[in-house]
Amino acid sequence: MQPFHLTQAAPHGQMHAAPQNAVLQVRNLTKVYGNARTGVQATALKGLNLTVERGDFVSIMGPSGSGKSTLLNLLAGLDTASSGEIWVQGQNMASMRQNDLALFRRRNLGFVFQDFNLLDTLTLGENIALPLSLDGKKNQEIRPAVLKVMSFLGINEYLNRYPYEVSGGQQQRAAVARAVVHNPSLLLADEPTGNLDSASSRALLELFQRLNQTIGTTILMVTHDPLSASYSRRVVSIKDGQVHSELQRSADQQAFFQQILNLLAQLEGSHGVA
Ligand SMILES: Nc1ncnc2c1ncn2[C@@H]1O[C@H](COP(=O)(O)OP(=O)(O)OP(=O)(O)O)[C@@H](O)[C@H]1O
Repeated sequence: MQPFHLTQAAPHGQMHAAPQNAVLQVRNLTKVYGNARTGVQATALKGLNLTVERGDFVSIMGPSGSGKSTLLNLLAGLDTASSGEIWVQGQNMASMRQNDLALFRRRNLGFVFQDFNLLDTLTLGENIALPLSLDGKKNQEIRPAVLKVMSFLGINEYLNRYPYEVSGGQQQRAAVARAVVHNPSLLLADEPTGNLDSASSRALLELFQRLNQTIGTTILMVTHDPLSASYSRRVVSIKDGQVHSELQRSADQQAFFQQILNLLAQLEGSHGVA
């Protein structure tokens, strides 16, 4: 299976020294939230370092309040870091101009959220076409790309349905289709199974695995759920705003699941995993 993209997004601007295979490098990332009225500060990330290689499928886990959402928000550009660096495809995000950054993110990142975030006034096909339309692609290029990704994800029969006319699992598949239709360098997923029943969750995670193994999509997923994490190749646990430990999947999924449970039990020692 070939990637869905029409043309591979070329990195903009200058290339810098980052490992050849690193899609994402997070260096010494710190985020301090401040409340101007009360003067209270909360340090959510404390010099976090993380590298994600091309073709990896990484789960980020950790206790409630450990900084997972903060990390994802910074990667997605929804918030800015207090200090530290985020490099995507060898580009330092902090050194890019606002307009270039928005374009770079749109081309290089794909997002899947817990609550799907589809536009209700657009059909599934139109939702999935959005990243390509925004990028100025022509209709005759967009349609085959949309159909290809929808068929890969098993939702092509819902092309002309609106989000409220399909199930939650089908909506989430459409959200995944929209996130990968432009063949992003990195797919970011925030609790993607959080609103799905267990059968739809399994189906979605199997899709993630298939995207990762067949097309080589690099995935970074935040999850509380050890079973979801057992579908990935690597688990990185975060505690108190820093990387606590890592597990690499070497054996079968069941054994990995058990390793993840053990890791969470260890983490729970002081905080309790949400
Ligand atoms: N806007 C904010 N203002 C102040 N403090 C915040 C803000 N957002 C998060 N925090 C604090 O930063 C820390 C990390 O929060 P974050 O939401 O990143 O954790 P999390 O690991 O995603 O938690 P959960 O699993 O419960 O979603 C917490 O102590 C939290 O209270």
